[in-house]
Amino acid sequence: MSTIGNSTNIVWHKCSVEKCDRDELLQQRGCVIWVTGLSGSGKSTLACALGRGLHARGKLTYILDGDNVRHGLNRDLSFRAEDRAENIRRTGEVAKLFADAGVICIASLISPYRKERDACRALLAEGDFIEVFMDIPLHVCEARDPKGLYKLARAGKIKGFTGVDDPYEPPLTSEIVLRQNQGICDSPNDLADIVISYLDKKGYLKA
Ligand SMILES: Nc1ncnc2c1ncn2[C@@H]1O[C@H](COP(=O)(O)OS(=O)(=O)O)[C@@H](OP(=O)(O)O)[C@H]1O
Ligand SMILES: Nc1ncnc2c1ncn2[C@@H]1O[C@H](COP(=O)(O)OP(=O)(O)O)[C@@H](O)[C@H]1O
Repeated sequence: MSTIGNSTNIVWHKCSVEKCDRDELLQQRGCVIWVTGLSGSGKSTLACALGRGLHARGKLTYILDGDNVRHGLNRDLSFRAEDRAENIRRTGEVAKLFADAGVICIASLISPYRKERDACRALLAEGDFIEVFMDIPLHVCEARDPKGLYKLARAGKIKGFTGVDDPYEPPLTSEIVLRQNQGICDSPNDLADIVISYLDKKGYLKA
């Protein structure tokens, strides 16, 4: 019997069908691709391109997009620091379940804090958490501003906007860093291909 958080007297129940069996069934290795970066850096676009690219190769993926998860599971959370931390924690736990199911789970959320991202990494087996840093400068994200949120933040109409008046801690040791070349960003499909090549090389696209 053990105590986990606020749950007392709980025992882990093991089943004879395990992750390796599901991986075998799906002919892939369940893992988490964690896409982090500023608003407007291209996280959701990359996640979709990656989902499409892997689907076309017969691989099962699922996207946990920050915006979307905040429509349901995380609808009770705001953008203050403790709620962002909880947003990251919950998304990390859900991503872990997807990976355990054998799915290639693509989590795309700003996830501005290094400590919380690293805590999500620690939930997975070595190698199974693949951090992708969208290293796109703030001024580029701000110029894109597809939702007009930077404009509102600069006008003081949104308080605590990441990169404007709220922190973003860039990763120090991401598996993959995607950045502009001479001021030009590769197309979303080209960026997705970089990630797919990584997965292929590391053996995640076969059981
Ligand atoms: N204050 C503030 N700061 C940053 N972003 C804001 C804020 N308020 C709303 N939004 C919109 O919410 C999206 C980010 O949600 P996330 O769950 O990814 O954020 S976090 O990881 O909890 O920091 C983010 O979506 P993306 O642009 O896709 O990143 C914004 O559209
Ligand atoms: N590789 C790319 N090159 C150029 N523009 C891009 C690229 N990826 C995304 N964009 C554009 O940048 C904007 C923000 O992309 P989005 O995926 O919504 O970012 P995020 O999810 O990080 O907020 C959109 O207008 C999108 O079309």
